[in-house]
Amino acid sequence: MILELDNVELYFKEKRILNGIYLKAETGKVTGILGSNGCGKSCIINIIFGTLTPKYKLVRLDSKPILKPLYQTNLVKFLPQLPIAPNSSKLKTAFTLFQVNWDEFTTHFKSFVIYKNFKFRQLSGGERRVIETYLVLKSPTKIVLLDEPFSHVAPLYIETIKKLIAEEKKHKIIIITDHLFRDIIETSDNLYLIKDGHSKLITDLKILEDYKYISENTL
Ligand SMILES: Nc1ncnc2c1ncn2[C@@H]1O[C@H](COP(=O)(O)OP(=O)(O)OP(=O)(O)O)[C@@H](O)[C@H]1O
Repeated sequence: MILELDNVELYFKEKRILNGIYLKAETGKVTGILGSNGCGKSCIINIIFGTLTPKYKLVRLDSKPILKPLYQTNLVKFLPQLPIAPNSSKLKTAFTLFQVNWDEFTTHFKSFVIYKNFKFRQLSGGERRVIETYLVLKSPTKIVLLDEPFSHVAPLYIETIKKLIAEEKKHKIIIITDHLFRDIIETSDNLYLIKDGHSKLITDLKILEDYKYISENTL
């Protein structure tokens, strides 16, 4: 499956945030989005999901325009920046809702085994992020949107999540953004930089320096 986002024009009042966005993501590949604070990465993901309506946009699946919001289909799962599970809900309930297996989860994250009967409010911010990322990533769906999955997450858990992403991408479209750019570069098959409202396909990592996303010799 191929997902394309094209012809995006997004304004908030008079302020133009995005114009001239083209992004292509496909099954079997991870598509990474990089860019500075406020450049519009979360807006792009919300536009794809359908929870943000810009002035113009075109979403295509396998070349066919999709007119209804993707969240109204059963094709997509989205990890936003904010927590997705209510504080009072039980982890067990969330695993059931997302059709994800708890025992398999604890084989990847062994220290979480004690949390089986916990509620989300009993977890740390990072633990919660790990679980919510896992739920979205592993849920049976064709498209996964991950907005800053690594935020508040410890390095070893990030490594595990990256391995899981590499596994899941075999049968999913995965679109990911995060400020941990080295992890995004390593994880992604295709990379876009968002700058001045435009998307730029990164064919050479040097472009990230040329466009002043990172300073020279950072990589
Ligand atoms: N509801 C809103 N009303 C007005 N402006 C908004 C709204 N949502 C986002 N913006 C503006 O749109 C721009 C892009 O926001 P967005 O959240 O997509 O940035 P981002 O690239 O994800 O940033 P960060 O990396 O800091 O999370 C920002 O300048 C932000 O202030």
